[in-house]
Amino acid sequence: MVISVKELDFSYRKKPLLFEGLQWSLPEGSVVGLLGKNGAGKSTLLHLLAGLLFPKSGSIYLGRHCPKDRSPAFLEEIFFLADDVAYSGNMSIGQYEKVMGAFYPAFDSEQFEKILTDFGLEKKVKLKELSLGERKKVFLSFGLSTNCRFLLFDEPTNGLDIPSKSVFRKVVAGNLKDEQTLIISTHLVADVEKLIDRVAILYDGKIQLDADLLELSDRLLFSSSTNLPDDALHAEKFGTGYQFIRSRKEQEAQTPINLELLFNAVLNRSLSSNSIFQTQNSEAL
Ligand SMILES: Nc1ncnc2c1ncn2[C@@H]1O[C@H](COP(=O)(O)OP(=O)(O)OP(=O)(O)O)[C@@H](O)[C@H]1O
Repeated sequence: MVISVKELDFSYRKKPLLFEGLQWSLPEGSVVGLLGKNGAGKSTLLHLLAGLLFPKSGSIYLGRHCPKDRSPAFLEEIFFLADDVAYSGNMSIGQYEKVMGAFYPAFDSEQFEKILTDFGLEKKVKLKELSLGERKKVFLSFGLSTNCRFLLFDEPTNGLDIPSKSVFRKVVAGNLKDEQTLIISTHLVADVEKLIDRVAILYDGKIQLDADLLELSDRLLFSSSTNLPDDALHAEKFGTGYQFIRSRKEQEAQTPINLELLFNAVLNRSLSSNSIFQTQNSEAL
């Protein structure tokens, strides 16, 4: 596993524990949607992975790096896109690239120019003269062009208009290499669902569900009906009927994953990694 978090405890000063015994591991090359309610701790977890906050106890590894050491070798391999992209300096996009690109050995200037063009931006413009959404596009383009092994994007679509969100999906999908691992934290499920191959749901201080989407569609069936099925693992009123999740039988066709329903099921404690995959393990025994 390229990212491994074990028994992580964390709290802000004079506050109760936000994470308690949090476990999480990710295979190399994952594109993960990190979902959670407001205040669940998504940003905090990304800051811990980036080494910008330190665990109270437990361990975090990204590859062979312990983020809190902030070693130069680690900093060359990680790019963190913060939710807040305020900028008060006087640099143009091109000047910013010259100064900051030097910190990333695999930075690709042509790639940067191409992604900026996809977003309709030019290098000569000053960063402080851009709107919040435009600045987000610049830092997103820069982040993708660093070609870092680890990319952490905190709410990357915040502030983007509807057409830009589809450019966002296109440029992210078109610029990732197989060995790069990307974590996108969001509470806007629709913005990432076509992009991710894995989902992690953070709730109540822990990653309650972490799964590959292919494995999930293998295990679970998402559907709707007028009556509530007896074997539903989770169901919600939907129009005059219900939408629900139940275990998928082997002979049944797979259905698209309804991430919003899955999210609600996890928050409702109807589903978790344990409940979905333990059954599989006990069947295999
Ligand atoms: N610097 C800080 N000092 C103290 N408490 C903080 C600090 N930053 C965040 N918190 C608290 O920690 C909790 C988690 O915050 P965090 O920003 O990580 O959540 P989030 O899941 O990213 O939320 P959102 O979806 O609203 O961005 C919240 O209760 C927040 O008030």
